[in-house]
Amino acid sequence: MKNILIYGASGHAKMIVDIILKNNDYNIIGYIDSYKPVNSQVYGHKVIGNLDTLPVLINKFNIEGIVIGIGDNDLRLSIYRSIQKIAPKIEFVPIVHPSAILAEDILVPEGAVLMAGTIVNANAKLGKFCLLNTKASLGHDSVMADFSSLSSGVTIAGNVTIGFCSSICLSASVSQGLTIGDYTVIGGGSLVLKSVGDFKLAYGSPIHTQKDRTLDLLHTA
Ligand SMILES: CC(=O)SCCNC(=O)CCNC(=O)[C@H](O)C(C)(C)COP(=O)(O)OP(=O)(O)OC[C@H]1O[C@@H](n2cnc3c(N)ncnc32)[C@H](O)[C@@H]1OP(=O)(O)O
Repeated sequence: MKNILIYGASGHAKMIVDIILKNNDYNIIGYIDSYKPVNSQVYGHKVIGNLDTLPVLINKFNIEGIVIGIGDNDLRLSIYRSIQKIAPKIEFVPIVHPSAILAEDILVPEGAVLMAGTIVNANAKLGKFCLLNTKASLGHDSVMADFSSLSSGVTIAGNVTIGFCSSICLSASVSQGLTIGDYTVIGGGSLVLKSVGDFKLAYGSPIHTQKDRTLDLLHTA
């Protein structure tokens, strides 16, 4: 079994630990985190370092893989870029809850995380490091670009495209054939009946408010 680290030690990381324990496919050596001090105990595992100590930890514990346990898309992207610079050979392992339902042709790319009860229908495409949170569903022929996310309870119909680093928040629904642009956030509970462009924050049922978004705005996934 490969030795792995989890970047981040928050609630999202706990869900990832739970999936790994259920699948029994990786040996979790510990967390690395920028906020929690070394030796903090989180959900049965310890924080053992941070990005600065990553090279030492990789050698010491024969680390082969890492999971970025961060729900926020922009932050997950930024952490990915940092890790790649520090450890270009490390594998970003995908994580799939055993209750996820995937059509036969679905490929789960590096860094993707599929939480409990997610559904990915026929001919859908998952981007690298995309996140499908609890009970989110992605319709047939739909595409999630790299680093995009569906929060818990989101429903995406068929033939929808979700752009790079975009986030569809809690329980929103997106109707068939639409495009959600890059770096866009669709607010929780929204019903999306028209396509939404790049760098937007849009919400309402149906969508009635659209604002421009800048990259320094943080959002949750
Ligand atoms: C396992 C997990 O925990 S997964 C994490 C799940 N969490 C999420 O998905 C995040 C859910 N939150 C949202 O979706 C929010 O709508 C966000 C983050 C996209 C937008 O939030 P903000 O930009 O911070 O909006 P803010 O809170 O400043 O609200 C501004 C106004 O817009 C309204 N508003 C904000 N979001 C929405 C929405 N989704 N629907 C309707 N109205 C909204 C607010 O009520 C507020 O109105 P007011 O000025 O009359 O009081």
